[in-house]
Amino acid sequence: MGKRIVIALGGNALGSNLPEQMVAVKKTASAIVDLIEAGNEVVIAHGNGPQVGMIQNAMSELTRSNPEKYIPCPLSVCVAMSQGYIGYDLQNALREEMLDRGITTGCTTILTQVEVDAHDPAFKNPTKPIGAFMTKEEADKMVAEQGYKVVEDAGRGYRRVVASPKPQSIIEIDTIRSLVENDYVVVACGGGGIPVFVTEGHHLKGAAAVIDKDFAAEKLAEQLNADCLIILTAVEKVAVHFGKPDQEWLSELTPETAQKYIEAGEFAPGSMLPKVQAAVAFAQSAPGRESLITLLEKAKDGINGLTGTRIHQ
Ligand SMILES: Nc1ncnc2c1ncn2[C@@H]1O[C@H](COP(=O)(O)OP(=O)(O)O)[C@@H](O)[C@H]1O
Ligand SMILES: NC(=O)OP(=O)(O)O
Repeated sequence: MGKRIVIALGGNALGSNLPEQMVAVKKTASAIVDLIEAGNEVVIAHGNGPQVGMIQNAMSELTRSNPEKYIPCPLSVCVAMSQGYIGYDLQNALREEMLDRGITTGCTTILTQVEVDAHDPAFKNPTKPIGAFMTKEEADKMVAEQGYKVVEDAGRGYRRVVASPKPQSIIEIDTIRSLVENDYVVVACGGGGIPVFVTEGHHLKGAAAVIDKDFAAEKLAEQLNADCLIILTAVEKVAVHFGKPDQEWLSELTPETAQKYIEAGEFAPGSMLPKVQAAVAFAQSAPGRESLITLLEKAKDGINGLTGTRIHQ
């Protein structure tokens, strides 16, 4: 029997610029449609780090070059734009791949807002890297000219960091659920969702943040009562002693063992740590639920128990 699966797509599923994305989504669609063809219900969340940084950069360049004509674009609006154009490419790639295989199921992207807490400590400690990698000189210039916070990212260069509060609730969850229950393939919570504060009355106010898509996908999987959360990234399995001579790939993890490894610092913050944390949270959220972390190309093998790291009670 098919499962209800929420997928969190990592950076390699989308590439880091527009032409790369056009190519990457074809491979991504093929891996996802394998799961749909096997009879599973699939909901797709995705990242947006490179894309939201690019949009924000372009928007602030406009304002800087012509302050009389353009006003600054809030980060929440940049997240909305990234959801729109990534969703556009993804839903079209999925539609084409499904039709090529004779699957006529509709596919749509839901512009999704996600509630965040104004008191989340993340607002005082930005940690989420966005945009392209920079040299030290480019980073220094960004800090001097725009006052952004920039960090060195694991020897790969410098990146701007922004606040990344935890997702509290998904505003459009009923609409998403209704589409899923009616067998549509849905792209939702793109870029972790557009972060919003729920204010008095019915007003939602955009927040200057980028939510981690692994945490948003976990929330989505819980709220949709999914059977499985699949986090697709650039490694086939999670490792302990990652990158060291005694590295060991893990096929199975219980939440308790994962917690021990988390406390021992086995998973890098900002990359594997949120994935393992999200996977553990979902596996613990109700009996019978399990998470899987694997390579995009191995999604089908992973769901069939042949590879990846399975996290379950
Ligand atoms: N313990 C670990 N096991 C496996 N991969 C790890 C570990 N720690 C860090 N990583 C790195 O984390 C990366 C995944 O994080 P990231 O690139 O941020 O994901 P994505 O963009 O796909 O969401 C892997 O490709 C790997 O290089
Ligand atoms: N929003 C988000 O988590 O994006 P990345 O996966 O690109 O970091």
